[in-house]
Amino acid sequence: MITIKGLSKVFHTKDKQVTAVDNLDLSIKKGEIYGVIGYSGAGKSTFIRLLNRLEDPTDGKVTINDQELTSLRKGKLRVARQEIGMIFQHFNLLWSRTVHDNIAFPLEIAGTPKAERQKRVDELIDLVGLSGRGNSYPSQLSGGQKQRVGIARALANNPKVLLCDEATSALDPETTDSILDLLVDINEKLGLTIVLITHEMHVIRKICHQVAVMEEGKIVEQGDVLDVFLHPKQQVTKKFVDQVMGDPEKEHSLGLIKDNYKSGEIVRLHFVGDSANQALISDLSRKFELDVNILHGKITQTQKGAYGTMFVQLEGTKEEINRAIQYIKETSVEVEVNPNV
Ligand SMILES: Nc1ncnc2c1ncn2[C@@H]1O[C@H](COP(=O)(O)OP(=O)(O)OP(=O)(O)O)[C@@H](O)[C@H]1O
Repeated sequence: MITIKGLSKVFHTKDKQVTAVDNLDLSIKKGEIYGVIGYSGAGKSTFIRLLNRLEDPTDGKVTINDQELTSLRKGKLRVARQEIGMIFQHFNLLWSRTVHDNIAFPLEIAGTPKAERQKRVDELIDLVGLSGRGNSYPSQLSGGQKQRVGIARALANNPKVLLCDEATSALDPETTDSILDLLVDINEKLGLTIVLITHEMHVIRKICHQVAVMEEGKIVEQGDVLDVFLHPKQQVTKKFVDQVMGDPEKEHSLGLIKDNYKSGEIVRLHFVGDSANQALISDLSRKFELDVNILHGKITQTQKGAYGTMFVQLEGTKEEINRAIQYIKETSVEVEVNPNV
């Protein structure tokens, strides 16, 4: 769906040059929600602006739906851009136009006849949950509602791809979640491919299928969100994963576990996105002559299922504990006996 090859952008300023995007190769499948995460200055904004040529690359190719965007001239580029919607951190709405007229704007530019425009705008207002607010002005809306207008406007011409530039960074956590839910909803309803950039791992965890981690213009790690959560390789990725999970090994209280729970066996369980195993703890206490005590842990939900770590104490005879550990090993939950905490 989207193929990016050798994509680079070098900015020349008076006294230096900055390589904001450095030789990126990436491929994004149709219908995927693809997140790019990185700290400030990593090159995320430049990257996403290169995808619809708001920025022209210094080198490399971007192909969307078999069309090489990077080779198109003005007229054809304008048509191709109708296939790519974009939403922004600060919404970029027209303040003198109503909600209705903001959403109608790209349809006017595309030359859509008035009656059709009217119908499409009404559909979009419903889709984004703004029924009854068509005549309001942006200044009369909350941040979340403004972003809903931004989303409706971006969808007006039925794009195949939606680019989201830090779309929830200006919103409070609750509103962020409602906008993320809306993005998942339109991804599923319309089969829309979504590419988003963010500095918040929460956004990646909640809605993305794939993630790429960007640092100094390069993608330093990428893959399935669960895999990256489970086995982060780069230091920068570990820091992002810690944003949502905390780092149990570093948490002070865990040093006390071994001191406080001396009997039985302490095991660390790592849940990796298979909902079938969510009942593991009750399974263990039902199937084996054991007491299973939960000591510490955090399980969170991603688009691909539950993910997280839990420390439990198994109390019973040695044989029974060993049988239980063998049982866990046959599930997809990873188990570590007597972990170093
Ligand atoms: N128009 C420009 N002219 C010169 N340098 C630029 C320009 N745009 C971006 N840069 C530089 O390119 C690098 C990457 O910037 P970019 O905005 O893409 O990063 P980012 O990851 O989106 O960070 P932020 O979230 O802070 O915007 C930075 O060093 C930035 O100063």
